[in-house]
Amino acid sequence: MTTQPAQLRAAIVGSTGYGGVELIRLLAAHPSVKVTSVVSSSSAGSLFSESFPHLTEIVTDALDAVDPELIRSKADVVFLATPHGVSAKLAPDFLAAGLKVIDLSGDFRLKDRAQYEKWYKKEAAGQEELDQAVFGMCELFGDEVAGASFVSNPGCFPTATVLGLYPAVKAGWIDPDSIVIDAKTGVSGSGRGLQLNAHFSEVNENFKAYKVGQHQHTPEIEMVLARAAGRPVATTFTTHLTPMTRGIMSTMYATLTDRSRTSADFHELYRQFYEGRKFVRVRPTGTYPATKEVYGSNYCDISLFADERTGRLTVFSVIDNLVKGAAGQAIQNLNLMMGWDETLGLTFTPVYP
Ligand SMILES: NC(=O)C1=CN([C@@H]2O[C@H](COP(=O)(O)OP(=O)(O)OC[C@H]3O[C@@H](n4cnc5c(N)ncnc54)[C@H](OP(=O)(O)O)[C@@H]3O)[C@@H](O)[C@H]2O)C=CC1
Ligand SMILES: CC(=O)N[C@@H](CCC(=O)OP(=O)(O)O)C(=O)O
Repeated sequence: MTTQPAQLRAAIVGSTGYGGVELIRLLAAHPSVKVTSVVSSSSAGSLFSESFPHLTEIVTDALDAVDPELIRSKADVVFLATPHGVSAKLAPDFLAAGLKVIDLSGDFRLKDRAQYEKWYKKEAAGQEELDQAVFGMCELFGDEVAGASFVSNPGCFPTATVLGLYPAVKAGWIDPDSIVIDAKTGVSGSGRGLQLNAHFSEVNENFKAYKVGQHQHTPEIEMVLARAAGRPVATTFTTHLTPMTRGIMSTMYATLTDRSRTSADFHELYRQFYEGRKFVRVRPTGTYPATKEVYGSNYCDISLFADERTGRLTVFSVIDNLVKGAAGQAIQNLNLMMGWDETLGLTFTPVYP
């Protein structure tokens, strides 16, 4: 007789959204976690696989209602894959019920309530929960995540962008005030809900900038870069919608503080900084990553080009928004919270082509 190892029981609120469904896909392959509750605010009682036939015979449960006590009886950890503003209202009840909480929304990332309300145009979460939530940028703040019971998962653009800039800012090799971030995203970043800007004919064969000067990820990026620089940082951050389903590419420009530093110097700086961090791949000098090279995986691929002619650095950073930018990093955070190897259940390769 074989004995089954104890598994952590997980509930997913917002399980019917893109982030929730991606959590289900990834957790199905996690050796130490079992999804025991899929939760919906609008379809409780109906069979999950009726709405998601690709999960037939994989998820056989009916959807649970958003009921912290019910979920407490079925799970040890809850992922909130819920919209901004909703997570802020739900998290306190799940924390009070004694569950570990990992929130995928932006509600607990910024610690300043006024700053959140300015950028998200919603009422901020309570200060007590904001102070409790650890900002889970795994490769940078993994030590703070270890043992935490409440983690705020970073945004998709901040993950690609900050992992691409942090080592250079921290080393003082680029001027933080000169940073320009040109970011591109696939459409799944806007979620499963119907929106005009996500219609096929709006997106297909189109490429457009959006939320210029107003993107809610701007203060999150600047919050982390300020930690690297040791002082406030202001960036130019522009997002573009591209006709792909998944993927983010952040192309970033900054002025070198010493223009004699070469691409090879930067490569070595980054290689050492991310040594032992399996999910950041610093690509060989002279090669530039593509979104398809990380598609469906938890990798963030980075490459660097220092141009002695202009005295500027260009950084390229790509992720899959639904994996490293959302569900994958959330599971990486769970692994760190539990004291497990951060790669547990996440070592699948990118899907190619
Ligand atoms: N898509 C992406 O690439 C990324 C998303 N995120 C963040 O993750 C979160 C989820 O995003 P995503 O999956 O794309 O969004 P979706 O819009 O696809 O899904 C959100 C889900 O939340 C549920 N929901 C809505 N209102 C409530 C409520 N009041 N109570 C409980 N559940 C509710 C809905 O399901 P139901 O009606 O069944 O309850 C819905 O399916 C968001 O905060 C988003 O910003 C973060 C990084 C990347
Ligand atoms: C295409 C698209 O609309 N993308 C979203 C990404 C936001 C997101 O996914 O949510 P988080 O803020 O929780 O990271 C946007 O730009 O607002």
